[in-house]
Amino acid sequence: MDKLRFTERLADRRRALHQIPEPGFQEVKTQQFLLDIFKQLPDAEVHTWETGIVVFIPGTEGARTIGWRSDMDGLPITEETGLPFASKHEGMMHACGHDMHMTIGSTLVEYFAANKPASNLVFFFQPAEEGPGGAEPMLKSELFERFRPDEMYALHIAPEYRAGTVAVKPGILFANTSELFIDLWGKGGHAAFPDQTEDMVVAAGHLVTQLQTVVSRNVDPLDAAVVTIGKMEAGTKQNIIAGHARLEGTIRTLSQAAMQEVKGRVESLAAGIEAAFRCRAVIDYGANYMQVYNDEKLTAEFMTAARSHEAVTLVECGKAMTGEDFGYFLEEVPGVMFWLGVNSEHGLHSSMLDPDESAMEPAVNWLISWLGSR
Ligand SMILES: CC(=O)N[C@@H](CCC[C@H](N)C(=O)O)C(=O)O
Repeated sequence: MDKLRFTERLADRRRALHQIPEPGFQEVKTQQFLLDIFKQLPDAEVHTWETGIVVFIPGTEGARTIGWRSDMDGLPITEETGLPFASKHEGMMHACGHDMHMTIGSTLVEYFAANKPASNLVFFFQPAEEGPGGAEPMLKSELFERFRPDEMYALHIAPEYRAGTVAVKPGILFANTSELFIDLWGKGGHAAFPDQTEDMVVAAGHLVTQLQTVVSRNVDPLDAAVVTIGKMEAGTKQNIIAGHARLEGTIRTLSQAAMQEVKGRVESLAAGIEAAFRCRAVIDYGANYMQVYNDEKLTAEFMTAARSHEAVTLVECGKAMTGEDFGYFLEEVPGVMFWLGVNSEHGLHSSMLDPDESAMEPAVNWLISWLGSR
């Protein structure tokens, strides 16, 4: 297969998508942007699902179907890159690389619509990866059943690797995740009469501190887990004792058993806070994602092929505590997810993330070769 050179086109498309980040299940402009590209294509069957898209390209032989997934949503982050193509949607940013994922995915669609592979290809443009999770409902859709792939692949950008690096491992790549929302309700009141109130700022402070002991004291030190509180809200004014506080966070584990254990400890600590601070604690686990587990046999084949492909540099990586609802696809269909190096000083979910766009061309060339040969 000839090596394709189209860095500028890829950058233009990525920059256009970068300017219109939208929350999960609200990717309306993003969906339209992609549909406008796909409607030009010969022989590509294009379907919409919620704010997502499914594109089916029949192969010349069509005995098997190979799937590719790109996620579509942005994050509630105010961009601070100062780039000329920075987000035009206030308070929203593609800070997790989904603009690059969609650019690579849509370019593959264009390529394969014009250069038919032997196997059928199905491309899933999936909403809401950052939450509340689009993969699980998409898997239950009639479209997934109709085009059910035999194998499935996806990538995620990785700021810590040089542009064009493909980093992968067999087995578990990403963690099980659970969102964590805790509301504390007590009796607020006048700042001057603390004895007549139950202060939810103090209760929340204690709970945040106690939550730090779950990983350090309750999880097997040879296992791994994360409990992060990323957001905390309480009170209305400096001289009013807060009657409500809310903690928002996430739990990450490498097994479902550890997830249950961590949740049990969170519940015990919250019950302790209720008793100690005479308040009510309400826990909501929000969206839960299945671990990303790479099929051993397919990963071995993928790594052998990538190692000898001139466009990319292969690295065997370790597991990470990131979450990805692509894990649900891999529970249904064997496949592989990999990291694509994009060499950014600032990491994922940073308002300064500035991935190297030159990583997209080798990725597309590698995937034309890999997907086209399955
Ligand atoms: C790749 C990545 O950054 N994924 C997200 C997935 C979020 C899952 C869910 N909303 C949660 O926070 O638990 C991540 O934060 O790892």
